[in-house]
Amino acid sequence: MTQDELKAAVADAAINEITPHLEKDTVLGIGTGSTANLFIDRLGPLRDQFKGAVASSEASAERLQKLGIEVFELNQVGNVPFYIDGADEVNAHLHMIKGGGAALTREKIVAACAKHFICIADGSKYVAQLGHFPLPVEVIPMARSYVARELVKLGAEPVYRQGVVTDNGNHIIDCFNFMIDDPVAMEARINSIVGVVTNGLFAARGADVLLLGKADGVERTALR
Ligand SMILES: O=C(CO)[C@H](O)[C@H](O)COP(=O)(O)O
Repeated sequence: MTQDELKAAVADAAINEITPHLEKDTVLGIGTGSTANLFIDRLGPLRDQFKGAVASSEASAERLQKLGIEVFELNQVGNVPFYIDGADEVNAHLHMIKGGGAALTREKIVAACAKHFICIADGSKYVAQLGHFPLPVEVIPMARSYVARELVKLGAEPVYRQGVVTDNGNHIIDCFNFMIDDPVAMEARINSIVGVVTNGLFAARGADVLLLGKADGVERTALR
């Protein structure tokens, strides 16, 4: 199976996971990226079975609206029962690196408001140790050089993601060659640097369910 076919399989599996729980007042939290897009596309035909969605990016909001799904501001909604999103890396504890699509801050906010975080990923995203994928850090633009120097002190090789401005008007630094031994501690440590908005480690609040696309089918892991 191709990577795209594996992504489609986990998008299907996520639809099967949430469909029994959809009610007229359900608002879903929706992530960002190519796997999340496949999930959004499958939600379109179900739009009459739930109320709408909160999106973690302008791109996802636009895609949802094009399918006739109402998009709400998170502040209007409060909590969401499910947040469904992809990942750049995920480990056995369902800690993740996210933010390859630069949407990490809004993703983390919507995830924080979700009762269940369902991670959908093709098998290539599963790793024993996080850090093969460069860890994204969203920074206030004027703090970019300072934050980069602090990241060097932590052992990272920071690279400014040229030309990328997040939906929040900020910049992204990617940390290369930065293997992470303790994702919970490192998430908090990087977030303590002045000028950091957040970083792409989703460890303090990892996923609750992982749907991992493999050649022999979708493997489901549930921690909670
Ligand atoms: O965190 C993300 C965007 O900020 C995505 O979830 C992550 O990059 C995975 O993307 P894809 O599904 O395209 O592989």
